[in-house]
Amino acid sequence: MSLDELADKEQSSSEEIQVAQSDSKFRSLNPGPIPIPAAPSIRSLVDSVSDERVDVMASHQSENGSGSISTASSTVSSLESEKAAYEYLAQTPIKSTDAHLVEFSEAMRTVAKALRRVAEGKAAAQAEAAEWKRKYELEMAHKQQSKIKGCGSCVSNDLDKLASQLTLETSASDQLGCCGKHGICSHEVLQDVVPGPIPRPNHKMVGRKASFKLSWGCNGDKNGQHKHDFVSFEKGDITTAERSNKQILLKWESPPQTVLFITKPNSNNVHVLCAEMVRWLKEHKNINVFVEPRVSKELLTEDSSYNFIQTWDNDEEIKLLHTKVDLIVTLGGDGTVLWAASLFKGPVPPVVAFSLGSLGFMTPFPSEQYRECLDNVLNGPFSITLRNRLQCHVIRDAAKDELVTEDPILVLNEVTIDRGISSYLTYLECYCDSSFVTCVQGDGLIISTTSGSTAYSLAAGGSMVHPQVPGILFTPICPHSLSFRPLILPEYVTLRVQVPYNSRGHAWASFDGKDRRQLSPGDALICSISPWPVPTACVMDSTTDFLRSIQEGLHWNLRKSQSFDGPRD
Ligand SMILES: NC(=O)c1ccc[n+]([C@@H]2O[C@H](COP(=O)([O-])OP(=O)(O)OC[C@H]3O[C@@H](n4cnc5c(N)ncnc54)[C@H](O)[C@@H]3O)[C@@H](O)[C@H]2O)c1
Ligand SMILES: Nc1ncnc2c1ncn2[C@@H]1O[C@H](COP(=O)(O)OP(=O)(O)OP(=O)(O)O)[C@@H](O)[C@H]1O
Repeated sequence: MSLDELADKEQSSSEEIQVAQSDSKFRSLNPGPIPIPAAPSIRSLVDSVSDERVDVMASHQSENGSGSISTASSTVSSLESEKAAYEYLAQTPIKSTDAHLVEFSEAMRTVAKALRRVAEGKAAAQAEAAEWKRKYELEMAHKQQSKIKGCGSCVSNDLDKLASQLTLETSASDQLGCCGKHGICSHEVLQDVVPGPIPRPNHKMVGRKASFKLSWGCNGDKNGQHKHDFVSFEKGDITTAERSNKQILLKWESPPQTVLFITKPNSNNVHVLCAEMVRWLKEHKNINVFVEPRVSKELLTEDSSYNFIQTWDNDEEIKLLHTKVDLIVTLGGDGTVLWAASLFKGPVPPVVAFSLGSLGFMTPFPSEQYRECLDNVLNGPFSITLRNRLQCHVIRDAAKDELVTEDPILVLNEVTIDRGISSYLTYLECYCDSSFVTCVQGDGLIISTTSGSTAYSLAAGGSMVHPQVPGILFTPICPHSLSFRPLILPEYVTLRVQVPYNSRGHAWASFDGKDRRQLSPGDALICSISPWPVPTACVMDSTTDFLRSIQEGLHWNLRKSQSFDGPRD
């Protein structure tokens, strides 16, 4: 129908005008194939036809000087136009076009689902491979320990048993009657009684590594009765028993004899204090001292009487440090604690962190009172915070057949995947175990331990979490989305972050702010909680130290108190 014909009809009948206008409206809405997002529903077409009819009626009647539009006539016209619209739709090809679009979008959805399932399958396989590799490494570490102890016969092939032995293991007496005769539950973690002489660098004497026990105190009472916190299931009811406060106490069973110093470089204060502490430990406590090769050189150049200090020459010797060192003393800031932890790819001896930095979130010990602090720690018992680490595997797409190809990197704070120098958004696909989590589009993503929750993750809007809460933080960096809130996931999950093939650029992973590695499209990063936590000594206890750090270090919720005078209830 042409517009001229429409104009003629408009003169003859208002009803016909409505239909004609509807007709022209439909044509203008649907001039050809319908664009996908704009395909109008039948209801909306009908509504718009009715609206148009009222407009046309109004203009038509006012032209004729007849005044207002009657409600009755508009209702009738509306019904008629609706009928006309349905008739029109029955004749037009819109339906079939819609059907094709629906069919097409469903096919696309099926393809997307299949692709996601493949990716999830791949994630699951890689997570499983990482888990097996972890178990294999545990076995190797155990074998190595057994060799050192001259106890080759105690190697077990049962991987599950081995894994539980190498994590915190309840001693046999605990299993029999949890709290033992005296009502104190001791969980033995390390029995490093070395029967023979240990091969040492520099042929210096190092005593046998001290053994210790851990116990879980109750409400600050260091000798408090340990309460089970297992979930129980009795007569069909599930209940969690009263729990202890989980504060862990370390009690030496034999005196610690060897201390390793890790110090911040290029700081005169640190250097002077280190020299003083090393001498005090040797002369007053008869402690063997290990220092880094750099520090050893510095001390020996200054004064040859430091010839009792020991150090290492190569990475192989670093790998054996945990078998010789009872305690680690760090002098510096949080970065020095991170550095110390990074030297240990397996078990980590307890860390006593002295504060010589600006913030000192993980360095609660005041360096001015080092004698008193070290006395307390060497005598024990003392509270520790068991800080979980994340083990991260970089999986190269180029080596995808080998699944896990590089050694794991252990982080105490976080692994960050960001856009590096690229000016494009990072595009990262994230999976938790084998479930798809989300795509990150923004500056990047932080996967953090709870210890790291007060570091970069905090700056990116993540929550502060007590370091002994068992969880993994999933914090986006400047996400380009209004609804991307940070998550905290349970500690037992395995996360996988993949740079998809259609990513515009590379991504970069960094580990505790160091060791940046490029991730190309197809590469992935797999993270899970490592079985090797970092035990850090507390000044008071884990919670008191944490609260003090957020209050004094970060000035958390600092506000002047409101004065007493003023309006009251
Ligand atoms: N925007 C940011 O806040 C940002 C950016 C990059 C890196 N970082 C953090 O720096 C860490 C590396 O530390 P560094 O000392 O080698 O580098 P650095 O010298 O750049 O110091 C970073 C700051 O973070 C603090 N910090 C480190 N770990 C912390 C923790 N667990 N809780 C509270 N504060 C902590 C340090 O005390 C220091 O003040 C990274 O692991 C990362 O968490 C933060
Ligand atoms: N023993 C070490 N060897 C090499 N580098 C180290 C060592 N200890 C610390 N670092 C590095 O030195 C840098 C600064 O250390 P740290 O954070 O302890 O001091 P800081 O910056 O003065 O403290 P804060 O961050 O609290 O102000 C960190 O990047 C850390 O990785």
